[in-house]
Amino acid sequence: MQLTRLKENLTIRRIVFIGFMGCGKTTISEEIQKYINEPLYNIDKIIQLQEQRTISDIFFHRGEKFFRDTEEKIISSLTMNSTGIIDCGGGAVEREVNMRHLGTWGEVFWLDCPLEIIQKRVENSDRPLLQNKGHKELKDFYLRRNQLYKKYSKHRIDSSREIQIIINNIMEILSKG
Ligand SMILES: Nc1ncnc2c1ncn2[C@@H]1O[C@H](COP(=O)(O)OP(=O)(O)OP(=O)(O)O)[C@@H](O)[C@H]1O
Ligand SMILES: O=C(O)C1=C[C@@H](O)[C@@H](O)[C@H](O)C1
Ligand SMILES: [Mg+2]
Repeated sequence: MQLTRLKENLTIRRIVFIGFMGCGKTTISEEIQKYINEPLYNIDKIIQLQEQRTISDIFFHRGEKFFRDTEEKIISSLTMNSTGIIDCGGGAVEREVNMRHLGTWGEVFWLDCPLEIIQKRVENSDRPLLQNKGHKELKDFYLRRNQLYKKYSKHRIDSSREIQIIINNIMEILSKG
């Protein structure tokens, strides 16, 4: 597929990525941005910049509710912008209001990846919600989240594949509209 040619013919220019931690949202958002040349908003990065703390620190010092309130405010204000790519935190789906804003604003893509692959990808990370969870608890959490990602997305993309294959798949959808 000729990706450079697709660039000029895109019909979708408001893109939202959701999915479980480590499914590849940031990696894929950054790659897609190279092709479509729209602003990229990484909600986790915006929160960390705004609070001048890492996500782990925010969870530890201010608690999850504070994090979710901040996340909600940022999503609400970003979805007033005209076009762009929004790389959500894995938990954006926890609040229905977020998904109402995001779903009305843009095209929501769920990057779906098996837990076993995700675990390998995020082995050495400090994502707070992945700490201290036993295997069953993590699996239940993953399955519960997947129901939400499914409910709120328009497109399910298998993100266990090679990055370039995923990009081709998404670009094809973006060009068809
Ligand atoms: N398709 C892929 N194939 C192989 N490795 C990948 C792929 N996509 C992402 N990765 C790797 O997996 C790790 C997690 O990816 P990434 O940070 O993009 O996930 P994320 O969904 O943004 O996670 P979070 O929700 O925690 O922000 C990174 O080390 C990244 O390089
Ligand atoms: O899945 C989640 O709830 C989270 C995912 C990360 O992207 C961060 O937004 C934070 O660690 C919470
Ligand atoms: Mg990310």
